[in-house]
Amino acid sequence: MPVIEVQNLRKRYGDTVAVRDVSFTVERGEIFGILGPNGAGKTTAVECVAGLRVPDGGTIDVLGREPRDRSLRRAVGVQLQESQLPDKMTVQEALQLYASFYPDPADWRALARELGLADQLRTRYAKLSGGRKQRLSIALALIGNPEIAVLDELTTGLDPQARRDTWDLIESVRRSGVTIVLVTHFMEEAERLCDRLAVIDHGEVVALDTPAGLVDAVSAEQRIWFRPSAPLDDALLLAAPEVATVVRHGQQVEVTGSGNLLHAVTSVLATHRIIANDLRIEQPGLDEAFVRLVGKDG
Ligand SMILES: Nc1ncnc2c1ncn2[C@@H]1O[C@H](COP(=O)(O)OP(=O)(O)OP(=O)(O)O)[C@@H](O)[C@H]1O
Repeated sequence: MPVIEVQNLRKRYGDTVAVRDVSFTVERGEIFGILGPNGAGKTTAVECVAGLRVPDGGTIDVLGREPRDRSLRRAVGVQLQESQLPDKMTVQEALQLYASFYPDPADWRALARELGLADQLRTRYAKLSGGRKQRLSIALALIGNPEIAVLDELTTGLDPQARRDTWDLIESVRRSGVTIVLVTHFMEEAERLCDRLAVIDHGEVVALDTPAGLVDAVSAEQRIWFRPSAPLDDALLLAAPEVATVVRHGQQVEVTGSGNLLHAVTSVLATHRIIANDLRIEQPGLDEAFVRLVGKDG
């Protein structure tokens, strides 16, 4: 039973169509990723889901209700891009203020401990590191004990260690039963955290699958590089049904194809007593899948 169902969502700002046609469902307890290049419409789509913007078309159902239903204010916690708090507000004041918005908030002291903010309670917002600011904004998204947390560009601007710490944190939030919608443009983050992903480009969903499924869908084409130990006629390689193209880069040969391409190429070489020096195989990852799905400008 999905907790979020979005169908044919449409949203424009004046002449700009931010979301053209977006549909997806999010199942309870999963981490659902929304991935896409800048300006693809990700933030607009999740703001509609969070009830912060009114769509121009399509339907959104969150826990069986319309996103702007007041009863969802507590059920959906939102951490939006660049959430800014007053510079002078301390961590404790922010947590207490946000807790006061909810009838039955989480214990803010416990939340601060879980998020590694316990020793920063008196620190003013302006003095927090980027990583601590992110932790605080996640804490504020979770303070109402939500069933669903919407996290937008959670780790943008963080150093690699702070990013990894944040990922661990998100996994522990998920283990506590919260469903997470995560907007990101980091491939590694999507691959590591998300159960399923919608790839959005120009306001439309161009793919929706598990990270591994997305990679499989585009990895039919493989690529092998090597330097032959003796002259090699391209036609010998092209005769193998697995081989699609052969391109020369100086002494390097680049072969693309599908199926058991490596076996096909090494068989041809063995037959002609040629050794493949510096053999490399390129396996497309999510990065490559993303580029192919959204085009080179992604
Ligand atoms: N408040 C607004 N008024 C006018 N245009 C907007 C507004 N917010 C977003 N847009 C435009 O709508 C399109 C989609 O923006 P959106 O922020 O939803 O994309 P995004 O995928 O979240 O991008 P990013 O990764 O850069 O945050 C962009 O062309 C953007 O310039």
